[in-house]
Amino acid sequence: MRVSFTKMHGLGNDFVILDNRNGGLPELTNAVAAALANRTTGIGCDQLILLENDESGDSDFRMRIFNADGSEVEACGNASRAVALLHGESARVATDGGLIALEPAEGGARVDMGTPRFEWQDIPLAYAMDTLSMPVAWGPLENPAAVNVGNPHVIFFTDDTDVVELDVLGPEIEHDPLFPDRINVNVATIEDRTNIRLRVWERGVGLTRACGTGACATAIAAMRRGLVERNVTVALPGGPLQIEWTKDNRILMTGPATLSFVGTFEWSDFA
Ligand SMILES: N[C@H](CCC[C@H](N)C(=O)O)C(=O)O
Repeated sequence: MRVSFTKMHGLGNDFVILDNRNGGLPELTNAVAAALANRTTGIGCDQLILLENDESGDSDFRMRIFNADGSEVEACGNASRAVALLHGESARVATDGGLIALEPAEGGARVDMGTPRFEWQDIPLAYAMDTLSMPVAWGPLENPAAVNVGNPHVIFFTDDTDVVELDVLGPEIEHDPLFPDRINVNVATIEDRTNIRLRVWERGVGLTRACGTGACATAIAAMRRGLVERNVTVALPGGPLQIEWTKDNRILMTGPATLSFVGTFEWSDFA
């Protein structure tokens, strides 16, 4: 079966998007997702995004998210903006991490990513801990915070994120038994009260040019520690995102999304 896809990115975090809202596609297994995401033998992307009808009627459609390793996860901020641009109008979208609201904007989108969660069981962690100041360390990275913004994040604050060996420490922390569902690893530098610099080792992918949920989780953790205002710019290697934690406890993320190209592939080549 010949299948169409749309290649998009948000600040260099890239996606292959399959639109199955009219049905007809074969089942997308974890293995097929990983094969399509493979940059050597597949189409190549950080995440594979599958759009489906939401039979429950609670949303306009469902967005499913598969990391490059094939794992299906709950949220993807950059892909949410890409889907908003692709869809072309406001929409309520169901994800495994909860309901999000997309609003296309000039050259990108604003997404209401929902409400953050802070209880150790909601991250989740393997045992009870203060998630605002965790008494743990991996090499030079210590005393992180943890936030769930649909998906799980651990956030370290350091004087210079650019010198941290995240390619070495990232996988060690991602797979630590403290994190039963694994974890996205964020290393941030507070520049001033409205600017954060961030690099991310993504669960199921590795180092990416940008991580939207990482920017959300990091901004919220910095706000909880009183380090920044409730509306900040988060500068990732691929570019900036604007993150606001509203007074009614919603996380608003605003930033660019880019359509790269549209293509087709033969499903049986990957299944
Ligand atoms: N790696 C993440 C999913 C994608 C998040 C990122 N690409 C974003 O823009 O939020 C996880 O396993 O939870």
